[in-house]
Parts: sequence; C-alpha cells; structure tokens
Amino acid sequence: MDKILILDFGSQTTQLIGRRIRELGVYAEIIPGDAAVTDETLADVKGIILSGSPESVYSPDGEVPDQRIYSLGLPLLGICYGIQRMTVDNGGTVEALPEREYGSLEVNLTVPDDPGKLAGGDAAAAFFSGFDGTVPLDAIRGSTAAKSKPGASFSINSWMSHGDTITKLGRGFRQFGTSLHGAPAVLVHEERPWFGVQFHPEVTHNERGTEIIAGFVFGVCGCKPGWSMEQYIEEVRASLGQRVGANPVLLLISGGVDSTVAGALLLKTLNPDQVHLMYMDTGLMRKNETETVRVNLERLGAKHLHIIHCENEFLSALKGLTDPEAKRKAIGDLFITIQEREVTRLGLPDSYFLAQGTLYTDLIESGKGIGKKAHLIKSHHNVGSPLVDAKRKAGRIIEPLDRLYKDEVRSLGRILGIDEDVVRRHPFPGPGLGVRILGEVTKEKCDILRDADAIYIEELKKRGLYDEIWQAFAVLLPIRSVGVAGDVRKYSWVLALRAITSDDGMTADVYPFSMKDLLEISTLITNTVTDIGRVTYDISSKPPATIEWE
Ligand SMILES: Nc1ncnc2c1ncn2[C@@H]1O[C@H](COP(=O)(O)OP(=O)(O)OP(=O)(O)O)[C@@H](O)[C@H]1O
Repeated sequence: MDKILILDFGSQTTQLIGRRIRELGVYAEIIPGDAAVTDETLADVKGIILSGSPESVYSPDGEVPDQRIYSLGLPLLGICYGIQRMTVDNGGTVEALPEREYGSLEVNLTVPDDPGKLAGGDAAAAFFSGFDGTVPLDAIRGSTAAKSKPGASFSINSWMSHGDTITKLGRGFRQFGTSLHGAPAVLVHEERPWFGVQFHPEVTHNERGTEIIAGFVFGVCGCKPGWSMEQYIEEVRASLGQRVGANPVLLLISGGVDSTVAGALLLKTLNPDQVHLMYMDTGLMRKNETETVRVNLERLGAKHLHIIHCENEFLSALKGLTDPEAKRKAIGDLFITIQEREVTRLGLPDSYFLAQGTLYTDLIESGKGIGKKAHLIKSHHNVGSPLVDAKRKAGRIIEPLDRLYKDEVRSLGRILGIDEDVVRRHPFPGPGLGVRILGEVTKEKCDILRDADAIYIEELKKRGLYDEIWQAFAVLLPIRSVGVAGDVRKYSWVLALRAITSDDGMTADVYPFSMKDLLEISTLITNTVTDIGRVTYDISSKPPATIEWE
C-alpha cells in the first residue's frame, strides 16, 4: 500500500497532515523529525512531508532530518519549518521576521510558462493544480493527474504561523508564490520533485489546503488510494493471525468507544473462541451501561464475556473519602487489584496475549516532540499495573487500533456493526461517576446521578444536540439547598450540567444552549429525580476550568 511519510518537527498541526492524507484514502505515517530514515521506514513510501515546528531552524532545539532524504530521489514537501529546513540544508538562509506572521494571509502564485521544465517532469504542473480554484479535488485525485495551465495566476487565503522567513533560497529552488507581506510562500526545485509552502495547508481555514496536499500526494508522488477500513481489517487479520496464533487474547472493556471497537475487531479477525473480554461493573458506570456492553458484545459474537460485579468493593474503598486525589487513587488501586485477581481466576495459560485499545494519537504525544514518546501507553488505569508490565516484558501486548485516529476508529466501529449509540459516545473518565460526585461517593448518590445524567443525555439526543457537543454530563454537587415539595420545605441535592465543544479536549468552550432547552431539561430532571431540587449550568471554559470537575 502506497504510503506518505511525515517527519514531525513538533508542530501542533502535524497530526492534521496525517489525517488529511488518510481522508484522501492514502496511508500516512508520522515519525520524529530527526529519526533515522531506514530502508524499513521507507518501505512503500512514495513521498516525504517535513512538518512545521515551534522551533527556529537555527535554534539548538530545531531538529535536523536524516540528510539521506535528499538523496533518495523521493518527492519532498516542506511545510513552514519544513521548507525552511530544506532551504538551510541546501545552502539558503532563514532569518527572524520583525513580527510573526500569524493567521489568515493572502498568497499569490503564478505558474511559470514552462512548468514541465521544473521538478523533473510533470510534477510541478500537478502540484500547481492544487492552487487552481477551477480544478476540483476529484480531478486531482483522478488517475491522470490534473495539471495547471502554464502562466496562470492564483490567489488563496492561506493560514500562516511562523516567526522566521526565507531570505535566500536553497540551491536549485525557485519562488512562485509570495505572501501579501512579500515573503516567499511557494517554492519549487528546478530539477528535483521538491516543494515547499510557508503556510499550513493541513489547517481547514487554509483555502485549497486539501487540494494542495492532494496535488502533492497524487499528482507528484503518484499515490494510489489504498487506505480504507476494510483494508485495515484484512491487514489486522493477517498480522494478528501470525502473531497470536491459537493463543487466547484478553481485552479489558470499559464500555467506551476504543475498547469496544478493539473488542469487535478481535472478534472479527480471530476465532471468537480465543477472545476473552472482561468488563468490571464498578458501580460507578452510567445507567444501563453494563447491559449495553453485554448486549453489544454478545451480538458481535463474544463467547467469553466476563462481567465482574464489584460495586460493593468500590463503594467500600471510597467510603469516607472526599479528597479528589484520594478518590482517584482508591479507584485506580482497586481497579488493578481486581484486574489481577480476576485474570488469575480466569486461569488463562501463560501464553495469552493482552489487548489494549491504544490509538495512534495515544502513541504520539501532542505538542513539541510528537513521536518522541512513541510507544508510551495510554490508559491511566493500566499505568504501573503489574499485569500489563509483565505482558509487555514478555512481548505479549497487542494494540490492534494503534494506527488509527479517533474518527477512523468510529468508522471502523460502524463497519464492524457496533451500535451507533456506542460509536458516537462522548468520552467518559476512567474513574467514572466517582469523579462526578463531588465529596463522598455513596450508592444513593450514584443512583441519583445516574438517573439525572441519563435524562440529560437522552434529551440532548432527542433534541439533536448530542453530536454537536464534545462532552456532556451531570455532576452531583456536595450541597443540599432548600426547596418546596407540596407545602413542605425540603433540602435536596444540587446538580450541575456541563456541555462543552472542543476539537481535541485540550481546550474547550461552553456549549451555548438555548435558554428554552436548558429550562426544559432542568424541569424534567427535577420532576423525575425528586432528590434533586436545583439544577445549574456550568458556564466555564477550559482554561481556566477543566472539563471534569475533579
Ligand atoms: N470498567 C472497566 N472494566 C474493564 N476495563 C476497563 C474499565 N474501565 C477502563 N478499562 C480499561 O482501561 C482502559 C483505559 O480506560 P479509559 O477510561 O482511559 O478509556 P479510554 O482510553 O477512553 O478507552 P475507552 O474508549 O475504551 O473507554 C480501557 O480501554 C479498558 O481497557
């Protein structure tokens, strides 16, 4: 399968480059910017993209790519820092701008009269077609690469974020596009299929961004689309079959999207008889969660679904605890204890494999140095778990989703036949309702919160709002306030509703409900869950608040 390799120099938007390319149906892989480019890394690679970076090319922290990339004969595309890097590596210069260029900025580009003479053949004309507003994306993706007209001029609204600019082009480069401020914005090499843009085509606000990336991926690199979820299932089947053989595989299921899809994928690609799924009902789960997990997994063919009822153990461990950190620790520790105990009780042979729902994004840390932490394992539950450590040492961990982004996991889930309700589910914290009941956690409070949360979420779905929201949930506050029931004064609990929008959970905005929706939901909750006397709406964004309350 054709592949684009992305060298990551630490830009916040490197992940987006990978996603855009995969959305175009081509597999993209991200490796650290300074990683050695080996023959193994290069297998099936048709082109290399050098990402942006928060560093300057002259900073000691500015990573330098393996210089081998310049002698491979492969097409290169430098984005922002990427093209500055290519410039400096090839004898040009880069200098600091008096003021950072940030945000939307017009770029003007003129196709030369002789694009065929550039970049070794048709590549340049194919690349320029990405900028041409008259060329549709389908034509760029088509089997005969679209080409721009010689001499044509285009203007696009680009998205910039850089503090340095190229002041002398690298050897062999020519400039075809210029920013409104007069800085070089689009460069093409005279002889080699090397390209550079000073802006960020991977960002959605960048006009023709996807087309520009497609021009490189299809027109320049000649990639054939081969990346699809169906293809992925087949690859997992082949590789798992080879690695796991007939050994049993154990997966811990939380009821969330990742572990459920991982479970469904194991059931689809292995013999269901060898797949053991374990789910712990901690008593801190959402309403009907255990039943939903059971129905879904059995429908997908689970033969060994181990549901562990451990509500009492969790509630006892939480008794008297009010400090959030102490609560989290109690939940995490008990989770590990029960996990160890139940796995031993299952009596699987030593040769069993432990599966985890790790995603691609879990393996590459966001922010500076993406890729450096590759193979850092997610799951705060499992951190320090002796079971996981032992399995990792023995080389018996499998992570069948580790090449997928979250949205790809959702489409895979759909293909595998998981209920839409599960596939679209909002994120849920590991310690569950334990951190949504402020103060001491009791069974009574869990039941109250479960009921109120279920009404809230159900209403959001009925009103068509659920999918507009990144995460919505209810929090039970450790306060009772006065109210009236009939003629009697009554002290009942106060509930906070939270709903936020976000792209990645790193920052979040409050969802701007209509007052009508809020009032109706509040009334429904207080009428149905009579232990709740007052409902409030949390209007804090992140930062300074966090998404969860504890
Ligand atoms: N109640 C549970 N029973 C069994 N395993 C669990 C439970 N809660 C969490 N896990 C395991 O710990 C992993 C990490 O939990 P976490 O809550 O961080 O989920 P996640 O990374 O968002 O994944 P998911 O989407 O599957 O919930 C889960 O993928 C699952 O394997």
